[in-house]
Amino acid sequence: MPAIHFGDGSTAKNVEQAGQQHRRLSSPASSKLQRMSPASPSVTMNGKINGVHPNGRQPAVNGSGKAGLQSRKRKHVYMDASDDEPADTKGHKANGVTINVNGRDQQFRRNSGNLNGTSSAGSSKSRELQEQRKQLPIAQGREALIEQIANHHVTVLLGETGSGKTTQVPQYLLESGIAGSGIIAVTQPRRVAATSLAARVAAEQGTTLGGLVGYSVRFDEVAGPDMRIKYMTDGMLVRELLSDPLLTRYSVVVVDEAHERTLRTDLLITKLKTILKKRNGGIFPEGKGKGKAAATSGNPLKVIIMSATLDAEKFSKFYNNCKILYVKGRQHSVKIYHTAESQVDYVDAALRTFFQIHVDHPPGDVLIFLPGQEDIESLDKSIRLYANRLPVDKMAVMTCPMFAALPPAQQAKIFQSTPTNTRKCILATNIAETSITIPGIKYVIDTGKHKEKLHLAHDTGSGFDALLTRDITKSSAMQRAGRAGREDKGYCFRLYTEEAFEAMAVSSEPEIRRTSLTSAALQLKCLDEDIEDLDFMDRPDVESIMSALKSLWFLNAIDKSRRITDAGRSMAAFPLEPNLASAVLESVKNTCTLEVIDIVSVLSSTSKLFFDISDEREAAAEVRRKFRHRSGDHMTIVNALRSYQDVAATESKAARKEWCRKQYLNERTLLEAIKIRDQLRATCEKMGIDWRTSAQDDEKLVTKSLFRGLVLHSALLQPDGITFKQVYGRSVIKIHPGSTLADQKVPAIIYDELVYTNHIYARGVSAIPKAFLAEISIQIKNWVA
Ligand SMILES: Nc1ncnc2c1ncn2[C@@H]1O[C@H](COP(=O)(O)OP(=O)(O)OP(=O)(O)O)[C@@H](O)[C@H]1O
Repeated sequence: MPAIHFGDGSTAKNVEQAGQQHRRLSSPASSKLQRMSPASPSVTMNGKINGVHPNGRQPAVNGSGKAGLQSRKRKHVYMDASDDEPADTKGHKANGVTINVNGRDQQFRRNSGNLNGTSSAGSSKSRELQEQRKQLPIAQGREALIEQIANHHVTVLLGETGSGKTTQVPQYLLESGIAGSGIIAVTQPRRVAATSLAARVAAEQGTTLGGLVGYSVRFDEVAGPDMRIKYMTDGMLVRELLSDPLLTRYSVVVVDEAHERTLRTDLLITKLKTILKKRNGGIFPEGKGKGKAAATSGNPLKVIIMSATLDAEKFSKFYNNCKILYVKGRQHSVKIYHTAESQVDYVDAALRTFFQIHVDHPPGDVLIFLPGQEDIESLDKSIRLYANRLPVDKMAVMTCPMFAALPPAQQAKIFQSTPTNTRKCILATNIAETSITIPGIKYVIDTGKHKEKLHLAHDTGSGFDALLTRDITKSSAMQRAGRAGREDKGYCFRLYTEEAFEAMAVSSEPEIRRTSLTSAALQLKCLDEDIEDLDFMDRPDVESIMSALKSLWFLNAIDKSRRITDAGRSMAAFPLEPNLASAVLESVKNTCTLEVIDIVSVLSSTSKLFFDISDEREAAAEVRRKFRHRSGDHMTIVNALRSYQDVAATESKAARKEWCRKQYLNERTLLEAIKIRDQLRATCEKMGIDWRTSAQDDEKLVTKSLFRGLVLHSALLQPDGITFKQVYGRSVIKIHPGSTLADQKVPAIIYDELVYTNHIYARGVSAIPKAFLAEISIQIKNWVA
């Protein structure tokens, strides 16, 4: 197993274990793991190893008076705020961290006051947490930060990873009284960040989770009447707009990790601008309001936009040139290494780098970033295989996969403490990239890849979202490195060259410009807003907007004048994509809600129900024959789910697991689907819908209901008897070989999704009578673009 070389191949003197005897290890493949050459890191300043700011810019810190981010390319320095200072802050020593406020340097005093606020700092654990809070770089600027936020409606806060933004700012707001009696919402793009941060901040406040501090994510909420700080996904806050369009419960909204520019973040920052104008009595933007005071002006709102890797000026401009605060410094340094050569096989490179760390480096857990579940599972297998063959005197290895499809309880395992004499290795997608602190992580291995959702609109006519493996951005690379060095010094090994890093895009294109807008357009319609008229930071394409409106029209969610219909409002009430919500509503008419909710729950889960391993496709098909339904994959899902429930009713957990394995069924999906189903049934009950109606043996009722939602995903058999032509769209498609209808000749189909391999395949397919299609042809004619 050849070693991976980092940097210029110089000796290990650059790393902590200089001089340490490096060992060789026999691998199962009888190749050798050689000493890693953690060579000269990419950029060195005063012995501190640093990256380049993802914007290629750096906050002004030297009192030059230059406003905000400087446009010329300079090194951005991770500084250990407690000791060395980077070159460009020399001679500018502050009694604490220097924070630049729109180019005007401001010296922040080290806070001498009480950081405890409302917490009960009695126990030693609590005292320890308070001590940790005081050591964070941001603590040194607490008073000035509070002053700035108190005096402005909107603040953009840029601070390095680990400086303390996400955990501390909400507490400062609470402790200083800025938040008044309202709730402080802190949005996160990902649920794992929202839940883990809430737990940490509750501990820092000395309260139990759900008391003063709570969280809200899709299908899960821990909140009580005393809650004042609420960590939540951006999607949940967007959803709250439907019932409370001015977000009156909240006195402060903190939009964290705004650089990710998820669709929901963009919707939120756009809506917040309108809300500010209404709630702040027309005094937003400062001094320019016409005094159109809103009835709610007694309940003003503050907005804080935060990130470590943000184009702060762009956000400031969007909010009428609001203030930008820069928090400088991080508590612990991170040394960054790039490979000397580019790596063709990033999974293999990650494997070798992991063992180089394991063999040569001091204790400390490892976090490996990979693009997706498949790579994670394959690397997990290899690491465990090799780890089992380590000499007995070596530390054991414990692997911990981490991706969105894992149930929350399994994701939470990454936060559990590592057993003694063991090195934990977390294999994660970018869900672990921002915001979170995973205790024990000392080393990060970054493959430089991620999966990105793209809306492929033109190739297929109707368009669909595809997940593609792509290079990450500089911003992501910085965030990944920032997961190390949170409790102590850290190291980041990038499996790409420094040139490759330099060539990366600064940040990814906002999601609003690359994904389907149907769901967003519907939510906006519910708020009486038109997606085409909104003042977005980056406007979506006209074609994407038209495609979204067209979809809503076909779902009967909007009328000819593009106004929302009653059906559209009902669709928005479900935590589902509009097409699936539409199928549920149709099932009410067709009296088969029980089955349709089962199907929709499985389709809304984060991973697939049926394993599709190409080598074992035939064996899987054979075993699954018993679930097979003549109408296709959707009713097959119902059969599989019901069989699982029969087994679950009588068998032990282990037996259930084994049963799923033998049927090639993903138990994770089943468990998640059952949770989603409970939520959907509860939503039905709230809306007065009887979800117990069943199709019995009349599966046509089910396909008819699904057709209503999948109307744009319908296709007609071609004369060749094999291919299908999209009814709405231009593509010619085939049924996926994994489908129960793969070898069937049916006149027309509906499908869940399209996948590209050597052909365009429809996956999740059911047969429909041709007669269903007559209905849409009239609708197509009536669509006025
Ligand atoms: N769960 C935790 N366990 C241990 N330490 C923690 C935990 N959460 C936060 N910390 C400590 O608090 C520091 C600041 O965390 P915080 O999330 O507030 O930083 P941040 O500036 O928001 O970083 P990022 O930009 O990466 O989100 C961490 O570097 C770590 O030292």
